[in-house]
Amino acid sequence: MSTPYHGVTESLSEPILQWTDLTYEVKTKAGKSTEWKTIMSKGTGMARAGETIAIIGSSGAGKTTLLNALSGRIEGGRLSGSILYRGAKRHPGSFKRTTAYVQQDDMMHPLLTVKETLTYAAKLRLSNSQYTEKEKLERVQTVMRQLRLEGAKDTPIGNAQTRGVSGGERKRVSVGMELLTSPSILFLDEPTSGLDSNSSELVVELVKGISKDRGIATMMTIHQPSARIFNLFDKVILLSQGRIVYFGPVSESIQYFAKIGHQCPMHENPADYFVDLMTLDYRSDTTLAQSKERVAALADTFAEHANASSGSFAEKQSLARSYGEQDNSHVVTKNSWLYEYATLARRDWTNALRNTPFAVGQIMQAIVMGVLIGFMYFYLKNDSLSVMNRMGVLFIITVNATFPVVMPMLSLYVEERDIMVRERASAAFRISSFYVSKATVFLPFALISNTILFIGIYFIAHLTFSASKFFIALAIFYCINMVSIAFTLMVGSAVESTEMGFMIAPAILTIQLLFGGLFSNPSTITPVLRWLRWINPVFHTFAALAQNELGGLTFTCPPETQCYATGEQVLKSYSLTRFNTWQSVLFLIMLGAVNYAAGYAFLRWKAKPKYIWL
Ligand SMILES: Nc1ncnc2c1ncn2[C@@H]1O[C@H](COP(=O)(O)OP(=O)(O)OP(=O)(O)O)[C@@H](O)[C@H]1O
Repeated sequence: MSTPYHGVTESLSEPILQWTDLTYEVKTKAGKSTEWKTIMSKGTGMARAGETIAIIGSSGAGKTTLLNALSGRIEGGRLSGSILYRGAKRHPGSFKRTTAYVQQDDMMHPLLTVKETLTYAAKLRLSNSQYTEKEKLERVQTVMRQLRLEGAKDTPIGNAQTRGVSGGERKRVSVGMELLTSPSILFLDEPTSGLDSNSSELVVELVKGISKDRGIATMMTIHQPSARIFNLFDKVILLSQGRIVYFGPVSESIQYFAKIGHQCPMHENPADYFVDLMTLDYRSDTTLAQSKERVAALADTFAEHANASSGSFAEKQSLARSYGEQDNSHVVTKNSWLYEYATLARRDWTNALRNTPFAVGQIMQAIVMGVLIGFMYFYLKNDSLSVMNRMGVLFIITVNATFPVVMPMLSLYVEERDIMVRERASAAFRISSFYVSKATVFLPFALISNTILFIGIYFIAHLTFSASKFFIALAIFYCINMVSIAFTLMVGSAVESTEMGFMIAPAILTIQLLFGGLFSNPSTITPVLRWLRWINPVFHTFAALAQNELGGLTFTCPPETQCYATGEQVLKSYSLTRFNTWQSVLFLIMLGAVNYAAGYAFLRWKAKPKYIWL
């Protein structure tokens, strides 16, 4: 049985998504005034279960805009018209959970293998109330089989630095991650971009097969597909200048264009022919005017044609409602916070341990710096000459828990944050579980390497050999490490990119060092800036370490010279007695907590969808 729609015949499978008069405008600057520019105009259409629809047009035609509007990913501007999901208005939460979107650039963890990537995705996205662990793994196997990934299952995803799977396999993993759940609609943004024709064809062919088998409505944007790929699609939306020039079965497209006076030559790829027809010709004013006229005529003709052959859209809507479910509340139960956290932490550990340059680099740096600094201050004596060296070594210990901790972790964090924001788009897990997992995986890494460094310096330089002083110093040192991790998470959550983080973090850390208590005496700093020490972790660490080390020490003074006789005198002259050791430790804990909390708030803000919904 078939029904006419937009002048074409089609089978009556379940309508999943319908859109009417979809118009999108953005504000643009024209001289001094701003005006609204129409990016997409009165787009109308419908996607049914099991069909694969291609959105084709030349660059700037509005393909991504249409895909984003339909998938609920439009940011900024003005979106009007109506979109119905299973015959009813969309509910952002359930729409997100029951549909899937494959981005153009595949952002995945480069060091995980194909199987691990899919397994973690299955664990995080599939609800424990609906699937056992065994069933989740079976789903991964099925998806790997359907997407022909079994041969590459143990290959890492890879990136520019690490060799990994091929471009086509990578794209299929991205698709696979989305197909682990049972989406009713699959959106793909340029899934074939950057792939050779064979890989492109395989991606489209597999996606089409799975969509048909599972009854998924699939929509993808695609740039000038080959004739073979073009013929794989069930339907095509041809877009030009934000207007629909044709929407209907691929099999009827040539006939339709021939009927309106544009016969596709025998051996030409129809997709190329249509795109050429729809592309504006900028070679001269005359060619531009002519091509604009042609495109407007094509769009007007199709609008008339669609109206004449399919009746009012209200009819289609009521038809769709009779097939679709009335309510949109496909409730997907979230997994417990602890389960999410444990899964993410395991994934983070695997990633961190496989990141050899990072893991080995941290340990090697700790050993080299520990020995080097230790010998620089080798075997401090209790004479007055050792005072300057003692202050120096304590400050360097402090510095080693700032830059060397923050900088390598910052780039790792920003990279993973961006992957997380993507994963969150399909409501895969909570932000808090991601954040706590990062904090708890980064901290031991910093502590293990910095403990090596600390022990090296402490014993080679011969700081006070007393168990209580050693362990108090270590505890203070752990506190500044904790603050540095929190600072990394805060900056990493707030900045747009790693580059921006690499500008902001060193600037703040340098200020902290300048006001850290060694380079200038806190009591002589202008009152306008003196308050900075209250919120300066470097100052509190240095002051606490100095009080712990120097408290109770006495120095031998050569006869007839003036020098410090006791550690207390040193602390006083350096103005490091404003807070006692425990007050400084308390400040460090508070600063760590504030940084953690601010980082979490920034991350929530960053991951918060700013999309316009219809
Ligand atoms: N927020 C915006 N502000 C200004 N112009 C915009 C905005 N969003 C989209 N556009 C413009 O709208 C047009 C359509 O953009 P869109 O990204 O949808 O095109 P596309 O067909 O996907 O192109 P491509 O194939 O090159 O990615 C382009 O000319 C683009 O520059």
